[in-house]
Amino acid sequence: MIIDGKAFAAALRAEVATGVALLSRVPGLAVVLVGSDPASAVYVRSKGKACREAGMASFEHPLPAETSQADLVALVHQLNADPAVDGILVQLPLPDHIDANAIIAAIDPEKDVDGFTPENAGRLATGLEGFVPCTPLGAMMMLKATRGDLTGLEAVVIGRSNIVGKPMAALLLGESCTVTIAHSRTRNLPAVVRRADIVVAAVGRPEMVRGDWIKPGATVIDVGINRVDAAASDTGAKTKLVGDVAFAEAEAVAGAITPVPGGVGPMTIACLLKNTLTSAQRRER
Ligand SMILES: NC(=O)C1=CN([C@@H]2O[C@H](COP(=O)(O)OP(=O)(O)OC[C@H]3O[C@@H](n4cnc5c(N)ncnc54)[C@H](OP(=O)(O)O)[C@@H]3O)[C@@H](O)[C@H]2O)C=CC1
Ligand SMILES: Nc1nc(=O)c2c([nH]1)NC[C@@H]1CN(c3ccc(C(=O)N[C@@H](CCC(=O)O)C(=O)O)cc3)C=[N+]21
Repeated sequence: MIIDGKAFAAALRAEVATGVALLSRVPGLAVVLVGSDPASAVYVRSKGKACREAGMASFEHPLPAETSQADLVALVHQLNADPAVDGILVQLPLPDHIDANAIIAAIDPEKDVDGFTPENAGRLATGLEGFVPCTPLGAMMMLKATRGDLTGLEAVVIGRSNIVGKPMAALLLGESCTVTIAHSRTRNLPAVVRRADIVVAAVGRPEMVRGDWIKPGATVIDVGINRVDAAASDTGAKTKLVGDVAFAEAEAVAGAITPVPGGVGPMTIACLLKNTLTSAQRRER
């Protein structure tokens, strides 16, 4: 079974649009992009479009790659104070001369719709309400819709980043899974993955997870977005997107699997809108 992330995302976006229509004002999402990475620019544009379609305002702040850390912090402070802004997203990665942790820490936790601030990460880790990072949140929604109660299942998360792996593991633990976090120093990764009822791959290595690593019937969530040379593809495009999982091999063994594209990515954007709506709703009263 292929998990249709586009369909899940469309349903969530419709739900968000309904919530937006009930508010007394238009919610706003500010997106800050430093530098001109073409892939990031595409992603920022699709977020802007999704915002407008949900009835939200999108404030885009494209800044030159040479922007200083102090200027970026000043912009974040300005957005923190702006009553029209309910959500602030600073697109990562940032250029090397900027300390991403310093920028993230400057974001008001109540506008941190990415869920990246230490306040929101701590809230997730301790089971308090807060903003949950969009990619793990969307992945968890699809997992629950596919498998129902996750209690007692063996979950293996490959990757330990603050934006995907760690929050994903925290959410799975919250659903009473037995959670293993694997990373580049993990020994015998295929054997670790073979134990899993749920595999979440968030590595950034094209098609690293092979079909024979997957336990028959397991649910596979492929977070990876890798742009690879498409010389061998039949579409005529120069590059194509592949995940961290060898899809055709894994699909033959898995009970359910998310495709790339059309899996976790669209749900990430829908969850960003959902978090922005939640922020606006909290601000309403
Ligand atoms: N669909 C979506 O919405 C999103 C997709 N992504 C995609 O997800 C992927 C992961 O993103 P992100 O978490 O930011 O990436 P990071 O580069 O921050 O983290 C990658 C993780 O993978 C681990 N890793 C690297 N190589 C191996 C290996 N050979 N075996 C096992 N583990 C390994 C690293 O281990 P170590 O810590 O030891 O270095 C690290 O923990 C990327 O492809 C990214 O593009 C990201 C965000 C959103
Ligand atoms: N502060 C911050 N927050 C993020 O959430 C964040 C970030 N920085 N930096 C980059 C990563 C990556 N990311 C994606 C989201 C959606 C798709 C997505 O919608 N992908 C489509 C395909 C898009 C295409 O064709 O290029 C899909 O998978 O179907 C991809 C990648 C969010 N990220």
